[in-house]
Amino acid sequence: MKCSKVLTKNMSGTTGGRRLMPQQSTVWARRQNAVAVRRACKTYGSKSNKHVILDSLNMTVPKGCIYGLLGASGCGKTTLLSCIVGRRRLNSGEIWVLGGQPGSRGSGVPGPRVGYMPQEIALYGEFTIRETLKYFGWVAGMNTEEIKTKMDFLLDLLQLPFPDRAVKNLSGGQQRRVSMAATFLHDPELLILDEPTVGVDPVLRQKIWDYLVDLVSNKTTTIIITTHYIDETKQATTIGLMRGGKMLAEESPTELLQRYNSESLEDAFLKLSILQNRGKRRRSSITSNIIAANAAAIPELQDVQEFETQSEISGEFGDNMVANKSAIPDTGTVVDPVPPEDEVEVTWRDHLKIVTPHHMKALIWKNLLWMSRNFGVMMFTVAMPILQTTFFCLSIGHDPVGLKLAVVNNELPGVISCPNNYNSSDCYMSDLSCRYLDHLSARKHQLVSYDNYDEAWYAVKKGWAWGVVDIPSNFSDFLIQRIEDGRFADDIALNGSDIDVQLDMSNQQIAALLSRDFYLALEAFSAEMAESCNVSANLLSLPVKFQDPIFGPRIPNFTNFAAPGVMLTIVFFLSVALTSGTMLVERNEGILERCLVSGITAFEVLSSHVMTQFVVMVGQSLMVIFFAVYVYDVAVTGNLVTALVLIILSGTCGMTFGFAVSCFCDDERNATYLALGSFLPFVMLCGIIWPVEGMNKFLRSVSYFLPLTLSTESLRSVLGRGWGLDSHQVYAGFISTLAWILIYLLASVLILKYKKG
Ligand SMILES: Nc1ncnc2c1ncn2[C@@H]1O[C@H](COP(=O)(O)OP(=O)(O)OP(=O)(O)O)[C@@H](O)[C@H]1O
Repeated sequence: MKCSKVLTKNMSGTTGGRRLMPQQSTVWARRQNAVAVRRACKTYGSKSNKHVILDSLNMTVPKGCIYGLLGASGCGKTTLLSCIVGRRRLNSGEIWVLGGQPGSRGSGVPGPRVGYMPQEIALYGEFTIRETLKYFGWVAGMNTEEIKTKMDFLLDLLQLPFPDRAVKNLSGGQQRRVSMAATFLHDPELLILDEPTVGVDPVLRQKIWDYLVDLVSNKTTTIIITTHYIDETKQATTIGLMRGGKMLAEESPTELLQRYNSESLEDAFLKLSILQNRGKRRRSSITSNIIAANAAAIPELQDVQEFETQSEISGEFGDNMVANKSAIPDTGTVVDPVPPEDEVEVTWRDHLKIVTPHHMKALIWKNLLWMSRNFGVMMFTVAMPILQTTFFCLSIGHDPVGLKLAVVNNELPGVISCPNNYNSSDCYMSDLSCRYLDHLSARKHQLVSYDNYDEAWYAVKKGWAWGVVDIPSNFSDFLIQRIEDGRFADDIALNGSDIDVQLDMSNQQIAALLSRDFYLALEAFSAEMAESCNVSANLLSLPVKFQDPIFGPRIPNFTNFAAPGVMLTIVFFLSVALTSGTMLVERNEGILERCLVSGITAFEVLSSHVMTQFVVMVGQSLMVIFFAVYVYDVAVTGNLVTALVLIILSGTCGMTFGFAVSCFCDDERNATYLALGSFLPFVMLCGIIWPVEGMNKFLRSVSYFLPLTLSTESLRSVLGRGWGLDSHQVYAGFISTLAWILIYLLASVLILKYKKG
């Protein structure tokens, strides 16, 4: 289904290449109204499956009136209101609010000139009534004293309970009234109330309506109200009847009843609906039919027919309504003209002003209060970095110990260690197999004796041991012969002095560790023999000498390799979880929308979260580094402050990533999928658990463009090599992290600003 084809003018004033210039008088008329909607078209869904919600809808809300917007559930009232407050964008058509188009400097939206009460409660459940009103008052620029005075009045008017009660402990109706109080608090020029009286008892409902009537009596306030209680709109100045994406009628309640010869508003609505169902798409035609049907009975309706015909010709139903002015009782009050939009002066100071101090004060106070009220979140915040660092340091990277080796000692059957009276400093020339085995078991492996090779092999095959160690029967003799004969040693001596090792290589880490330990045991055995027999150690060692390492310990461990990346990942993803969670609570409960309508900018919301969560994240970074370095002995050769700054930057990057995720995703489930879904790719592709040098060539190039790759390398260089900011490996990590922070922040602001339905 498509929006009805009408000659529409887009924002630039062109129609299919033809430029239409709206008449000066028409534009002027629109600006004099509190709200004017012209040929509004709004669809949801994809191109192939369009769901038309607003279908060339016109609406005119004159200043100083109560406009009751009526229509069946799902007819698009909320959609229309959110387009009016600038939270959704029309597919085509125009909206003018308080003299300008929503979002432009000349309009009242977003800003304190508008008070918006959304259909959802849109309040922080953890806050008390007092705190809630204080927050919305500060957002609107009121001082605490003004808030207190107005709060006392509203508590009484709306019959709210003790103001120190938490919002979440109030009934649904009470919560709705707190939401209403927050909207009334700063006396906005335009009040937009989406079903404010749901769940409110009839006596209080009447009291609220009396207050609304009182508010508009001086003509400075305009109210748009949607309700399902048609009866209560009798007190509205104008009623707009919406159906099928169109405005069927916009009249005063008494005129509606008279004009459509009805006893109740329901009846009038029913008649209009029946006619609309017959396929009469133009409002004027519908009305003409009603009039024709009733003309005989009600002669006055002839005038209406005339009026409708005029509307048809002009196509500007709303503006004619104002010209007609029949719907608005003339109280004699002169309405101040709103300055035309293009006359609003924008100075260079306006461009520089990126945050408003009272907005920031309210937002930061609210964030801190929210965090202090959410004990679970605080515990999560404090405990998670400690737990995760502990789990990592205690479980990852340490050498496996107690690995079983099936030993077949043919030289000394059944012997896997030297006897107690064996003195390793004596120059023995026999029973050397036990000497080597002692060095092997010193590497914390468990040697198990087997009688023959077949049994030992079977044990490995069954997974009872990691490898077979097969020592030939005359091992010592042949070994001595091999050393003494040197290059003249024959094959019998050479083969007879070889210890055969057959490993289960299915586990790369264990196989590599055992291979290393066989070599280290041999090195230690040779050195000991050389020393005890007073020969040069070089004679018995390989002609490749590993001197003291330039960086790192002689025997590096995986913990030290992985720790930098893991520390960054912990802080990064905890920040992602915290920020995306907080932002989604705000978004999903409509609180963010409400704040944005009240004039708070997306940038201010994000900045306030950056400021408050930054404090938490610095604490987390300190804890991670303290536990890793001081409790679990992760090796540090470089400057800890440089390391800390890099970890904090990564946390900030995680925060901004969290913002982007929460802005991009519409619900918590998608955000969780995205955040969790990005965790493993980051860990795998950013060189955290394996060097990027071993990666697929293409992925390796991709990896350098990910937020944790260069920072991990950088932190590794700081901690493991002691390099400083003058090294390009180190500063590259800082630059890349800063760049990602900017990218995510920009993406979040843009999504928040432009992602409207
Ligand atoms: N984001 C969205 N995506 C797709 N469809 C939507 C979206 N928001 C609303 N709709 C649909 O648009 C239609 C109008 O919804 P809307 O909330 O504006 O109605 P309403 O008149 O305010 O209803 P109610 O009186 O029950 O609040 C409904 O069919 C709804 O399902």
